[in-house]
Amino acid sequence: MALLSVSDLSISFGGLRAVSNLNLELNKNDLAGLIGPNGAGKTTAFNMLTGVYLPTEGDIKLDGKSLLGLKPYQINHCGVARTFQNIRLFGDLSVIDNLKIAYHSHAKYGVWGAICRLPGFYSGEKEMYEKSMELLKIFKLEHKWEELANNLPYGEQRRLEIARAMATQPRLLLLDEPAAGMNPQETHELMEMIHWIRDQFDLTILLIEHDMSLVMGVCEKIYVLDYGQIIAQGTPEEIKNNRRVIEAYLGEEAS
Ligand SMILES: Nc1ncnc2c1ncn2[C@@H]1O[C@H](COP(=O)(O)OP(=O)(O)OP(=O)(O)O)[C@@H](O)[C@H]1O
Repeated sequence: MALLSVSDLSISFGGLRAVSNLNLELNKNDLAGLIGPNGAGKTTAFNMLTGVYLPTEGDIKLDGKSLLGLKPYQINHCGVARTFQNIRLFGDLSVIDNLKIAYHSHAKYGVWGAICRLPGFYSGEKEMYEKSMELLKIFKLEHKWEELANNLPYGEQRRLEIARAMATQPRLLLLDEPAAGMNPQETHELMEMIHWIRDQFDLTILLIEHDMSLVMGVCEKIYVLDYGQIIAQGTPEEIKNNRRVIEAYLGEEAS
């Protein structure tokens, strides 16, 4: 069974059909891309997958269970985490606190455990600290653990956002333009990290990206959206050579 199964998903804003009959299937451990021109409906699709928007039609199933009508935090608890096109960190908190907040949302001790400082609170906090530091190491941010998130350079803020999404222990990770604003060196390092976390954490990843070197370098399967509709899907090689994709998005120089 597919991990994520999206069938005939559509949404309209007034007269605009932003996403129309989107069908998409991801198996466990897939590393897939969602690409297309500006305004094609990519972020809107992510917003439906994460419960920010309620689709007008269609269904979204994770492991066979419909996510329709669930709130974003409930979808996160089902194992779906995301990052945003415009970075949304807690800028006035330290790097490590940004991660601990994400771990807290899954903490085993409750409010009373924290207030009364029950034994589970201390072991839980220690575990969160250790897991946060492990993630920071993976994303090459461990030396910045005390720094305010706002003070990090842009590329590091993007990596921290992915680390924070990982702290909610997802099965499906949605990355919205993870390389935006990064230089080629940072983009290359990010590509390696994405591959590594997919393998290491047994993840399924769907990413939106305009940087074709990243998409073609890291994704094994690509979906192309144009005016809200899937116009092609396939391997990077198939997508690069697809006439419709070249005309709508990639341009002649990509072929
Ligand atoms: N809340 C909303 N209300 C009205 N229109 C919206 C809303 N959200 C998105 N849209 C419209 O839906 C269309 C798809 O937008 P979306 O942001 O999903 O595109 P995108 O493919 O992610 O573009 P980009 O690559 O520029 O991020 C656009 O025409 C956008 O203006």
